[in-house]
Amino acid sequence: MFSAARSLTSFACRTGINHARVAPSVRSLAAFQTADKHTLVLVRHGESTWNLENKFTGWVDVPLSPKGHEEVVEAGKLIKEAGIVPDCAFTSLQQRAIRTLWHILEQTGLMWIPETKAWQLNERHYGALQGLDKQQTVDKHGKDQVLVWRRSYDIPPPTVDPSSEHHPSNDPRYADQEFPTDWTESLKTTLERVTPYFETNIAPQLKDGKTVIIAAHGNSLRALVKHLDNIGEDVIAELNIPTGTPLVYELDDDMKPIPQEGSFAPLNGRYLGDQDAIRARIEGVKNQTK
Ligand SMILES: O=C(O)[C@@H](CO)OP(=O)(O)O
Repeated sequence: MFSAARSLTSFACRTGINHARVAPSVRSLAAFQTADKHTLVLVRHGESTWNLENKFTGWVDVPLSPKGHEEVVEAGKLIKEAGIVPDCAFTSLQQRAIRTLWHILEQTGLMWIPETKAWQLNERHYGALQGLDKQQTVDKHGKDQVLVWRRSYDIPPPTVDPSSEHHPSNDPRYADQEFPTDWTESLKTTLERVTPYFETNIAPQLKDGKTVIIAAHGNSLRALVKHLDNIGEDVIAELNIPTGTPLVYELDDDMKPIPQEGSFAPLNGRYLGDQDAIRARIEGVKNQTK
């Protein structure tokens, strides 16, 4: 199997200033009242060029579309308006998530905070489907089969050929990892790399009083919220995460979400922004394979 050695550790995060522990004179009363809460902001990247073209993306490193850039600039403004000040940031090795994080940090005036990039936060690898048109794949294999590949919990898409440019062993950014020749990922196997990464590298920062932002992907975040909100396998199949929309969690000391007003069941986090527009974005993700 593969090793987890590639992740840059969260050492950098530990060197960041802890906003939760700054002098009382600069802290608001509200901050004191919520001192036992740990704030975690999740953001799926903005619309990518392949979201726009409706292609299976996975680990293909496509950029944000013009609309995607706009979405995440707006996400940064929303985070700033909400008064949320991340102390450290995590993202994947994929430019659509990295660029999303950078836009948000720029908008919030926090480009200086420590950021950690880890392949474990990458999108779910889509196996042999990467690069294919989603609607053409429905036309060829049927809607039900494609839905199984997209949203079933533990049935992965067909494996990618080891000689393909889409196999991670042919991508220099994964040079110090080992991946099986028959590589593909289901949501289950994605969760099996996202969750240990969260527990080992991110949860300690939260427990240390840091506010953390994670800019990642539709399925790596579905895996993470399944874990945080303890969502069942059948329910997670129905859950879609919109692009470029901050999802704010307040966690207790055991990293269990504290229910918030305005959260979208089955999530206990709340999305920032126009709630109707967010619903429309969620429907848009769902309807990529009608
Ligand atoms: O193509 C992908 O990698 C993902 C996210 O865009 O798509 P889906 O919504 O089908 O999981």
